[in-house]
Amino acid sequence: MTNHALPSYLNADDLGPWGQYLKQIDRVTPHLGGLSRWVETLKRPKRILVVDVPIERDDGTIAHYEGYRVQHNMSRGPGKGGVRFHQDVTLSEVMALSAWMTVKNAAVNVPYGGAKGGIRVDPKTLSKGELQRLTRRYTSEISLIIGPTKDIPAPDVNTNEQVMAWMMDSYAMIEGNLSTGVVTGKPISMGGSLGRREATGRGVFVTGREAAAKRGVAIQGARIAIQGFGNVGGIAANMFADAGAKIIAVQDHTGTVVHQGGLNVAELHKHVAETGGVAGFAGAEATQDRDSFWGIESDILVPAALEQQITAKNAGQIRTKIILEGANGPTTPEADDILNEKDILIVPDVLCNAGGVTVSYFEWVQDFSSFFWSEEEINARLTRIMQDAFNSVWEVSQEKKVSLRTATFILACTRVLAAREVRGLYP
Ligand SMILES: NC(=O)C1=CN([C@@H]2O[C@H](COP(=O)(O)OP(=O)(O)OC[C@H]3O[C@@H](n4cnc5c(N)ncnc54)[C@H](O)[C@@H]3O)[C@@H](O)[C@H]2O)C=CC1
Ligand SMILES: O=C(O)CCC(=O)C(=O)O
Repeated sequence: MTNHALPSYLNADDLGPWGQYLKQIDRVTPHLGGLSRWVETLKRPKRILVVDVPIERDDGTIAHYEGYRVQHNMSRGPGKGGVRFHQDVTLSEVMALSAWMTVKNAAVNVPYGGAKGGIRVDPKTLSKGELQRLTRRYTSEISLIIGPTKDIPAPDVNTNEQVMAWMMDSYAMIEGNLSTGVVTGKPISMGGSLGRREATGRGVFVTGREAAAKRGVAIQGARIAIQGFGNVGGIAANMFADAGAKIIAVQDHTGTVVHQGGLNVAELHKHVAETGGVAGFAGAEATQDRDSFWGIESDILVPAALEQQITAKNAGQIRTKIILEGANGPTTPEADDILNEKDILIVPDVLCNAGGVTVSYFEWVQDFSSFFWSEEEINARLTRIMQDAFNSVWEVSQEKKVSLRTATFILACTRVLAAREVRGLYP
């Protein structure tokens, strides 16, 4: 008998991003055949760790931050997923992000379960020393459950190679030996992989190219609007611009800049590095307010910032042919319905942004074998995996007459639950 009760730590009236994920699971369940008897497994995380992270601030005061590591599912392998430092991080969000990792890792068939972590903090309010103390204390608190064969963190919003190096070093101090494979997204000088920094944006570009071919959209000259100009959005912008597309609009947390002839992406990167955001970029011909960004006509729209950006409120305004979800969870299920109704092709997050974790997998394999690959080899393998995953999802979507999101969930959840079934339940 299926038990639909929610875990007691959840507030049923305000499920946030976790509620968004649960609706996605409801949509895939009818397609899971006999494996649907296991579907409750996907509706509750395997393990949740909530930690207090105290640090001494530079002025001598003690500050406390709330941190999380959620291991959603480990049926197919150790947990894998990034760590986010952001002032709006919540448990519901980290649970959803960890569950999307389960689906994503299975979609591209890397041998991992899904996990994610975060700290509710605005890192821009911390000095470099404070950030290092916060990262090290957090690593120590979650060291109970992470490890190279248990759960392997990586970068996400507002974390980077430096943060990964501190995490690796803290874990090495605790364990008394250096296991570079405990985190991925590390500096190249310390067990990192060539191509990891660019991998998520490259995956967005590769799946975007496949989707464009299906829809008859030429990349050369295509008008592209991007929300988020960080690791994912910024690199995707470079790759589309290099392929001849025009980046006509970019929005980040500071503002929105527009140029119908195409923004100069290299100059925009320079401006962001100097000022912290796109606002005030001299190369823009216009600016837009936050909400009207969604109404800008484009051929391809790339949400690459945060979740729940495209909602029932703004989905009706969107005028594009293809949406590439660089961000995790940018589209609510209600917005999904509106966009599908408008025949906009959505390449879902759990497929579109899987390039990052794919090269994280390469990094982990390289760390274990202490044998490092060339960048050409990495990019070629990444491209092949992303193209194959896109084409498998496309076939399922055609065969079952479902969206690419539901098709990706069908492929991935079938893999996860088949592993669960064959492993069995008893210790
Ligand atoms: N870094 C990675 O390898 C991966 C990241 N992702 C997802 O991609 C998204 C972006 O991550 P990263 O690029 O790594 O983060 P990042 O920290 O490098 O950049 C985030 C970008 O989003 C913008 N942003 C933040 N709040 C915003 C708002 N309210 N409105 C508009 N823009 C806003 C920031 O200004 C910045 O440009 C997240 O959803 C993340 O989970 C997914 C897969 C892998
Ligand atoms: O590289 C990784 O391990 C995970 C990246 C991540 O957090 C994501 O895909 O959302």
